[in-house]
Amino acid sequence: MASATDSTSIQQQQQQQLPTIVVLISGSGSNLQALIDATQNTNQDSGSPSLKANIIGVISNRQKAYGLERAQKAGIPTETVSLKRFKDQGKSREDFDDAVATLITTKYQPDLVVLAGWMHILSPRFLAHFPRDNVMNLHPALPGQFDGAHAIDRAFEAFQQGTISETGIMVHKVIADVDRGQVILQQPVPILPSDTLSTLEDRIHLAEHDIIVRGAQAFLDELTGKQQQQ
Ligand SMILES: Nc1nc2c(c(=O)[nH]1)N[C@@H](CN(C=O)c1ccc(C(=O)N[C@@H](CCC(=O)O)C(=O)O)cc1)CN2
Ligand SMILES: NCC(=O)N[C@@H]1O[C@H](COP(=O)([O-])[O-])[C@@H](O)[C@H]1O
Repeated sequence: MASATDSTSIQQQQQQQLPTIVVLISGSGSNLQALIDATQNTNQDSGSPSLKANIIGVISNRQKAYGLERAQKAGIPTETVSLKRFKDQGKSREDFDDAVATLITTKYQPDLVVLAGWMHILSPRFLAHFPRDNVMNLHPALPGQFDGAHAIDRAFEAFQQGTISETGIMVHKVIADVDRGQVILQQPVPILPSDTLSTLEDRIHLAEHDIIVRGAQAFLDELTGKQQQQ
């Protein structure tokens, strides 16, 4: 019968064989939490999607991002790289992007980079570090609808003006053209006449916590060639 030590080493070996993810955040990290929970969700019957991967690092551009606490509680190494500090040193946004990308590719070398509320537009100098195009972003709008920041506010305003009847969310590959990369998964999210901005935000965030996990798994399967094996 396998001893506790044997089962631990088997578990460690299994963890070491899993694809790896680095997550970039700027704020609360509720989507990071969804990813963390999904990597620990071994019970297929729980209804929530599981993620067969290891989150090996979390990088924030803001020291006070609560997502850093979430990562630390999960035992995941964290880093903070402040754009303000770069600018205070007379450096450019591209220098900042270069530093973030170099940190990811030298210290972590992940299979996948996930932007989960990363609130900076990444320059081509960042993307040049990722020739495998293995960077994914979560965006709280449908393709081509409300690219960029504050998408939920803009969708709610458009609904109130009668120009849209619903909104949605997507995960997509990251290219220089903001929120215009190939869509990995997308999902409509209804807007109700009784909605306030807050109730719409809650509905969107709930849907995001599912799509970010399914999108990361789908993208990893594509990147690791798993789909071809099935
Ligand atoms: N090159 C790319 N960079 C980023 C992408 C992308 O698809 N291509 N996705 C965004 C995420 N994002 C929307 O999904 C987004 C985030 C932030 C902004 C933005 O205008 N940021 C401002 C600063 C805003 C702030 O600090 O509050 C800025 O960068 O000046 C646009 C889109 C991530 N990056
Ligand atoms: N344009 C990018 C953008 O708006 N991203 C949005 O930031 C939030 C992060 O929440 P979280 O910190 O709780 O995961 C999410 O709603 C995500 O869609």
